This record gives sequence, C-alpha cells and structure tokens, in this order.
Amino acid sequence: RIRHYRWEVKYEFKSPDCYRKLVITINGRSPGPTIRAQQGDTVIVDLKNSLLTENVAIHWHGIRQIGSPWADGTEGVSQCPILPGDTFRYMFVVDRVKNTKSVILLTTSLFSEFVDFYASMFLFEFVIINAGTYLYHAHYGMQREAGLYGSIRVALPTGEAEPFSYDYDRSIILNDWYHKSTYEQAAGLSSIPFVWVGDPQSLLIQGRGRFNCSTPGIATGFCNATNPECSPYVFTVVPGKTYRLRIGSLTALAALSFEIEGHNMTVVEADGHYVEPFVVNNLFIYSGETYSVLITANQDPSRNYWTVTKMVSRNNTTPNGLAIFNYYPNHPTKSPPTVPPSGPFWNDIEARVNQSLAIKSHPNYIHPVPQTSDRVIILLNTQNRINGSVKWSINNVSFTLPHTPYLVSLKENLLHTFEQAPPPDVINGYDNYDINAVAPNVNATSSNSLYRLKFNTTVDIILQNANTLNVNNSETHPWHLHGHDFWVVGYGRGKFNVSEDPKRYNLVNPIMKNTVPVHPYGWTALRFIADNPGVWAFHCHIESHFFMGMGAVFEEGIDKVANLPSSIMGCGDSKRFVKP
Ligand SMILES: O=C1O[C@H]([C@@H](O)CO)C(O)=C1O
Repeated sequence: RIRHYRWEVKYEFKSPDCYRKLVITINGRSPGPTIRAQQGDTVIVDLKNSLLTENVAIHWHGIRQIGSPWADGTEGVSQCPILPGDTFRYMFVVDRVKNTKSVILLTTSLFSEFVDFYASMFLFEFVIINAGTYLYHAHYGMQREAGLYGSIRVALPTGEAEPFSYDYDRSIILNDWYHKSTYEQAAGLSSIPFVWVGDPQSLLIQGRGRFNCSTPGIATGFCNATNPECSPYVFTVVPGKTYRLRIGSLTALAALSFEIEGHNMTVVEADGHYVEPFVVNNLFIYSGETYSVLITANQDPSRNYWTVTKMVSRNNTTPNGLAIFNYYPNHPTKSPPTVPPSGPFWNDIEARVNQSLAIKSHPNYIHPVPQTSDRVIILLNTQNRINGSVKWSINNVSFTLPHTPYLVSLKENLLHTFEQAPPPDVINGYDNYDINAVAPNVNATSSNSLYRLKFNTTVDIILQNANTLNVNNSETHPWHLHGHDFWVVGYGRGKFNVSEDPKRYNLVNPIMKNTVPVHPYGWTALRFIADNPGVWAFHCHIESHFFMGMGAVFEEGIDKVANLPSSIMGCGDSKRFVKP
C-alpha cells in the first residue's frame, strides 16, 4: 500500500510554552502530523518548502532506507537542501526566489500568493521495513529545534501479533525548547569568543510546555500564560485499561527522565525492537530514542496524576515539564491534588547506566549478532579548540559537511569535493590518552573526510567518552546511526580496554537500536553489518554538538546504489547533473 502525504513547511508564530516565537510547522502544526503505516508500505511525502528564505531537509529517523539512500533526508550527505523553489527547475527558480524575497520585504499582503506560486516540491519515497516507533525531523543546520518534527508509527502486517497486549495505542514526543532562534544559537556557537546555547527555557510534552511569563525581562505581549496553545498536554485514560505509550525524544540538548506519578511503566519496545520487558518508575530517554511502555490505569480513579519530564545529566535551570494523566471521567484540566514528583537527581549517572544495561532483546525476537567483527573503530569524543573556536572532535577530526552531498560525489566520482584521506580508526597515542583530564588536543582539525566500509563486513564502533574543556566534566552524548540498526554489545566505565573488554560483550541477546547514549567518562560498543548501499551519517543527536563537529559518515556499497534521482541534486558540484 502507498501512504501519500502532502506537507507544507512554513514559519508561523506559536506559543508552545506560552512564549511567542517563530516555529517551523507542517500543515500548520508542530509537532507535525503522525505518519501511520504498516510494515511493507511505501510512504510518499510531497514536501512543499514554504519557508521562503530558508532551505529544508527532513530525515526519517530509524527508517533504514534500504534501496532508497537518497530519501534519507540528510543535507550534505544524501541530498542537496530543498530550496524555497522548484528543485527540478533550479536555474529558473533561483531567479524567482531572489525576486520574491525583495517583494516580500515590501508587501507582506502578497506573501501567501508568492508562497503558493514558488514553493518547491520534493518527493520522498521509501519502503517501511520494520514495525515500531520512529521519528522524523529536520536535518538541515539546527532547524530541528525550531519545531520541525513528528512521529512515525508503523504497525505489523495484518494478522501478526505483538508479544504484549494493550487496549489503546498513543504517541508522544518529548522535547526541550529555546526562545532564541536557531540562527542566534548557531552564530554564538561559531563565534569567537564562543557563546554557548545554555539551558533550554522549558520542556515540552507533545509540543506543550510552560514558561513562567513573570520572568523579568520578558517584553510585554510575548508571553501569555492563558494562551490555550500552552495548556498542558492531557493523556486521558479509562480506569482499568492498559495503554501502549510510544515515547520519542527529540530534544536539542536535554537528556530526560519521564514519569507518571504513582504508575509503573513496563518497557516493551526500544527504537523499533521488542525488549525483554522490564519495569521502571522513571524512564530515561535521550534525544533520538523511542520507547514503548505499557501503563495500566490501576490507581485511585477519582483524581488526576502528574506526568513529569525532567532534564538530567547536566546541572541545569530548566523547570520540569508537566502534563496531566487524566482518569476519565474527571475533568481533563482538574489539577492533581499532589505536588508533582521531583524526579531523579540530575547527576545520578548510575541509575541511567543501569537502565542502559537493562535493555535486552525480547527472547523471541533475537536477531543473532555476528560473534566476531572484521573491523574495530574506536571513536574518541573530545571537546577542543580549533583556530580559537570551541569544537567537538571524533578521533581529532571535527566534522564538517561538504557542499556536494557525499552520495552524489561518491556515486558520480566527484572525489575532489571532499577530503580524501580517511579519518583514523584509532588515534595515534590512544593508549596514553587520559580521558579524565582536560586535554588541549592540539592535533584536532576540521575535515569532511569519511569512513569507507567494505560491503557486508561486520564493524564494531567503540564510542569513547572523555573530559570536556572544563575540569571534572564529561557529558552524555546520544549517538544516532542512519541507514542501520546496530547491536548494543557493551557499556563500560573509564577507558575501553581493547584486549579485555570485548570478552564481556553481550553476544547472546543484545538489543538492536539506532540511537544509544555514551555515558560520562564511559564507553559504548556497537556492532553492525555494513550491508546497506549508501552513505550514512553517524552523529551526536544533540543539535549544537553535531553543529560543532560531533559526527562521522560511513560509506558502503556505493557501486550498488541505483541511479540517483536528480531531485537530490542542484548544489555544489552536483549541479552539473541537473538537466534543464
Ligand atoms: O558543547 C558544549 O559547550 C559547553 C561548554 O562545554 C563550553 O562552554 C557545553 O556545556 C557543551 O555541551
């Protein structure tokens, strides 16, 4: 079956946390519409970019894009950005776009007509392989945090059953929210002196949060505590029923804990894979992850309960996010009679590591993991300075995107468009690197080099955390791999020991995921098979960290990629393939 969506991406003024700012919406909404599909369906999204002066690209997070690597939606890797103009008639549209910009500045009343006339159409088409919970979001600059995101819910084929049962199925996305524009943030991050984005102003539950409008310095008219757009999200339950709640996180920065006052949650799915069920009070969730939990409405039904998200892993000033867990037929806005739970301590690393260790594959759904690997890449994550700017580097390479998407460059042999010398599999001097110390890392450079993997080989990635540029500080980084699910074979504290630690890998029932945290001063080991022809980003899902270089790219089987659609071209050296 084909699921066909028509989306218009557009800036609108919204007040998701009561504070009014420009938000990128899809068909007027943020979060955008949920994509609902069944395993094996083809999804088609016709995307009209009505941002007028801003490019866009949307990534289908967790969808492996087997046979359609050009539809991954990663600007600079799998496609050129989608211009506010028709990609297929590039030369013509650029002229028009220039004209419209100047007209718009003069006459805003003509705005919507110009949008309709010049908006670009870009076709995403891909096949859904796995049932489960996925996400979509912008993958151009730091645009995701302007509100361009949503859920993908994929059901099993008709007649197949999940290994658990429930009465109702719901999806929510957790997010953090900043009042500064992505531009102001990006400018600060690339300035000397460096200006950090700071803590988010609020936490959103399914696009709703609450900023304190009495905060000093807020201009009048910008914050309205009674705006219905920022009334808390309400999750209504019928007493006695069991709910499958699909929870995704797309925070720009925050690691979160999530809890429903007085209710346990049984974790049953992670990133589209069934887990051996385990019970939690607080679910820790990192940006780019999804979980399904089962919740039974088995508490006193005469009242409502709080739902709380809290920022953890960094000392922070962000107030907790609140929603209402509403027992029918109580009024949905009836305030719970209790003080909201205050959540776990932000610095309780052990509780978070323990949850990571608890996630195992469901015994009936184990994808057997190869018992050995062909290549081991140890990725040392460091914060350092390059030419005076604060950057993140992976094996001393601070990643930058090329102007010509790798997919086009590699397929069409435009090898002059990016740095050819590959980054190292392990840095020189790794054995002596002190992960507990502030390291000046004078060897770090910026580069758009990539790792080329031999097709069908098994690759181990060790994410090795270290101290930042601040003493006694190491952060949590959620790493996301495009185009694959990987087995999470191990977590450890301190420095990875190449000869000893692999002996303790879980090669029996490791979970498969597409996003995984590396905890402070720790390491995380992943294994995947390089069997999906294409070019795939692997990066920290913290928006500002990827912007600062915390990423890498893998190529595999480029010779097996079919002819590329010209709709992904039109930038850098890929221009030459666009026929008039
Ligand atoms: O990338 C980051 O930069 C700041 C800080 O380390 C420098 O001010 C921070 O907290 C990050 O996560």
